Amino acid sequence: MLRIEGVSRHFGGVYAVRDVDLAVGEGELRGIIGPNGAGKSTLFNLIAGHLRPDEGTIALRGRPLGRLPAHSRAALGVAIVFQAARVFRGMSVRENVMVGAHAGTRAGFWTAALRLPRHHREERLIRARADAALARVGLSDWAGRPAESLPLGQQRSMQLARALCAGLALLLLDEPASGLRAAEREALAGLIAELRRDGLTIMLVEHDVGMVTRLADRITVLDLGRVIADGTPEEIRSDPRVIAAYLGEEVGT
Ligand SMILES: Nc1ncnc2c1ncn2[C@@H]1O[C@H](COP(=O)(O)OP(=O)(O)OP(=O)(O)O)[C@@H](O)[C@H]1O
Repeated sequence: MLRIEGVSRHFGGVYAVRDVDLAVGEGELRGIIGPNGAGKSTLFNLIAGHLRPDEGTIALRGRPLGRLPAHSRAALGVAIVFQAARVFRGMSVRENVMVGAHAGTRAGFWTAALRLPRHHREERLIRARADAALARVGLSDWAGRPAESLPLGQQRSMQLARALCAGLALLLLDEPASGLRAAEREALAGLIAELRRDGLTIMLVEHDVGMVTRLADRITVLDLGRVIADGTPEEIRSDPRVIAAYLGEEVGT
């Protein structure tokens, strides 16, 4: 599904991502972990097209993404969810989810937001897709309510529904559990696991390492921009380099 080869990106003299190779299979849930500043967000931004690599290539289903801008990658089904955690206030939950689909249609987001005439042709179809997505994440009862009235946990579910409505093939989840209480985390983790079972390919960056360990098929560990380990959750848990990186010790032999 996704193949990253030799990708580097620096800011001034600091490499945020350095010579990263990474391959994510179709339907896989890949966890990405690493200490603060390891390069996780930069990696997501490179995949989504918000940043350009200095070196290396990123290919989706065999197609090199090259210099494609972020909105074109979103139309191909790649996007970061949660990074901005945007909730459009003054719009219903359903409308917030429909925005996801509009981003991928010809009419586009602004036509939808401004409710221009050509938008109406697509409206019914997208509304049905939004309702299906809301049902999928358990938010049907909230569809008509103002989005800002949703509790935080449900707002995160709404973000997932937006991604489902947009028909994303590769979901980049950037710290989806941040700020959530334990019960909300559990619910979100359950939902992410279900989406993976449905066949979505997911990359999950999360500081809650326990959550990543439980959900991921494989985990890639970044430290100072480099991949220091890549393996199953069991392999990662017992990897001395990972333990060292997390304890802030020298990454040694
Ligand atoms: N736009 C930028 N300009 C300058 N330096 C940047 C920029 N973005 C990231 N960096 C630097 O690149 C490195 C990696 O940052 P990045 O945000 O990707 O790490 P991260 O693993 O996502 O960290 P965190 O877990 O704290 O979110 C850091 O040293 C950071 O200061």
